[in-house]
Amino acid sequence: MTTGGHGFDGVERRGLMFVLSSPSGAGKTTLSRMLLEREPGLKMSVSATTRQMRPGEVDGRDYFFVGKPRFETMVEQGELLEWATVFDNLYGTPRAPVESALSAGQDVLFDIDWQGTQQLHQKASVDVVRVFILPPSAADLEKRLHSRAQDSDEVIRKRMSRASHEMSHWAEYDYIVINHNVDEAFAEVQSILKAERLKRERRIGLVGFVRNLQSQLQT
Ligand SMILES: Nc1nc2c(ncn2[C@@H]2O[C@H](COP(=O)(O)OP(=O)(O)O)[C@@H](O)[C@H]2O)c(=O)[nH]1
Ligand SMILES: Nc1ncnc2c1ncn2[C@@H]1O[C@H](COP(=O)(O)OP(=O)(O)O)[C@@H](O)[C@H]1O
Repeated sequence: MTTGGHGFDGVERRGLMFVLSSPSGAGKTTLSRMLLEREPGLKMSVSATTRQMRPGEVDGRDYFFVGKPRFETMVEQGELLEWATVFDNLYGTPRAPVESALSAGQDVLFDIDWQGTQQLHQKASVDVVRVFILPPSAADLEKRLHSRAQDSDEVIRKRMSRASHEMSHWAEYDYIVINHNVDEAFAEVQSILKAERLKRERRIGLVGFVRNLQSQLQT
């Protein structure tokens, strides 16, 4: 699915699809924002959703907030790379921005659930890096959902009761990060991204780079 871009060291490599999943409230959004601020060359995939906008959210930045008929048209027209139903709402990844970012040599960050992660992995397994974020405890998870103060008590109860189901998919991920302390969790997520960017299989320019080095050594 991806074509090459140039890595920070000038060696061409394939773009990667960096997925963060977690039960609601474990810290995906916080960690995603930190990554985007500090990691050049990483672009957020903005999903479409039929859920209500929360206070502070911006249409087109946090999500594309659409009605159900528009979402269904996107599905029918093949405009979504993956989509799923989560908490009674529809969520999906618009295909075009992801494809154009990858072909411009950028990496793409996804905040999607386990269903979407499975679909992406089926389509582009070698380019997908899957990271699952766990909360340190159920009490912390509940505290964080309340501290965010953006959902009603009923919505929070629903999210807590879904957490165990979502967590049951942890073993489908390549990396597991426990978000005790946000700075430490961020450092771990950033290390994963940095290491994955260096993977030999993605660095399609290495053959030419090494050949060139060898020819310099032989003269
Ligand atoms: N499959 C899929 N899941 C998504 C997408 N966008 C968001 N989600 C997931 O939907 C769930 C609910 O997201 P949201 O309503 O923003 O609440 P949050 O859990 O507090 O971030 C989270 O698990 C997200 O990762 C998408 O495009 N596709
Ligand atoms: N390590 C942490 N310690 C304490 N609070 C945190 C930590 N990580 C995130 N939070 C807070 O928890 C709440 C939920 O985090 P958020 O990133 O919105 O989760 P998610 O996107 O997974 O639903 C937010 O108010 C956030 O500031």
